[in-house]
Amino acid sequence: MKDIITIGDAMITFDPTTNGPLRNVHSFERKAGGAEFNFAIGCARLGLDTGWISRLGKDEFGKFIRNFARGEGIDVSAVKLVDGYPTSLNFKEIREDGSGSTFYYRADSPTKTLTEQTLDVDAIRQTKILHITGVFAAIDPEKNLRLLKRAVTIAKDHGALVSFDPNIRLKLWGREKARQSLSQLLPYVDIILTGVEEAELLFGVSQPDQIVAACERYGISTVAIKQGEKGAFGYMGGISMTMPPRLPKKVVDTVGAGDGFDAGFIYGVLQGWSLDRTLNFANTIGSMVVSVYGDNEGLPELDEVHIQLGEKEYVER
Ligand SMILES: O=C(O)C(=O)C[C@H](O)[C@H](O)COP(=O)(O)O
Repeated sequence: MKDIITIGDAMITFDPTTNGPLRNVHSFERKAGGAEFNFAIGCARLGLDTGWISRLGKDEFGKFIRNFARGEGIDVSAVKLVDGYPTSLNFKEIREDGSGSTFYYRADSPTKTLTEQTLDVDAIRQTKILHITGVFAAIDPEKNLRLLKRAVTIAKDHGALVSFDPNIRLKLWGREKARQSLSQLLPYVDIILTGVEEAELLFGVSQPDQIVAACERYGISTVAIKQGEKGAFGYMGGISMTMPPRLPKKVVDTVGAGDGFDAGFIYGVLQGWSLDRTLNFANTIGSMVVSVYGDNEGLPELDEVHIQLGEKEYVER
């Protein structure tokens, strides 16, 4: 039995070596990224037994990403390399304040070959939590919505919880399409990990208590609202609270903080922690991610989070 399984595309991410508009950037570092992939790395580094279902191109970039995931300890037995679809790409632009913009080259993602029929269902039958996000839904809305519905149905039939990050990427689809599609997944969701704007798009409300009420109408019992530098709001077991942020030492690249938060929150849920401990742990991971360049390089191992929280001593030499 795995702790967590996630389904999604991964991309070669080209990180600029200088900040500012991409038209003036001349060199890039080749890395790997993708919302569900980053999340899986975050979970694996915390020590969770993590699986990832995906398709990558049968090319050098696909092999690199699969090896990377395997090296992180992620179970890649449901990651297949396919002919005819080059591995997806993503170029990042980073502004002076650490915020960024993303330019996708993934219209023909290898995950187009992952269908309801070819879905690796055995993996989903043996997990405590299935984690899905709106990025994968957006890549191929009709097909992937059907696939995700099948995945969540199997997960629930086998007693797993479903966690969901709407991760709405407006460069991939429009607001109305996103709302219509993702709303169909909400009745299957147990844990939602969302930003305020995403919740507003899905539910038409923006105050935490209104969002919780909207979620409860769908049967979603655990809610985390990521509020960036304002911290996070959480609702679990009938208790709600806002957890102030853990301030990062410095902010160099904000991309990936949400994926890191998700991994930390799910870790807390799996440990049976209280809401305040879970939120504080997840916030801490978010703050560690933004202090390091790259989408997943800053994702910490478990000991590093405990050191950051002052729960463990750091021995320099
Ligand atoms: O897969 C995609 O389309 C992505 O956008 C990959 C992004 O690197 C992460 O999903 C970062 O998302 P945050 O953690 O919210 O900053």
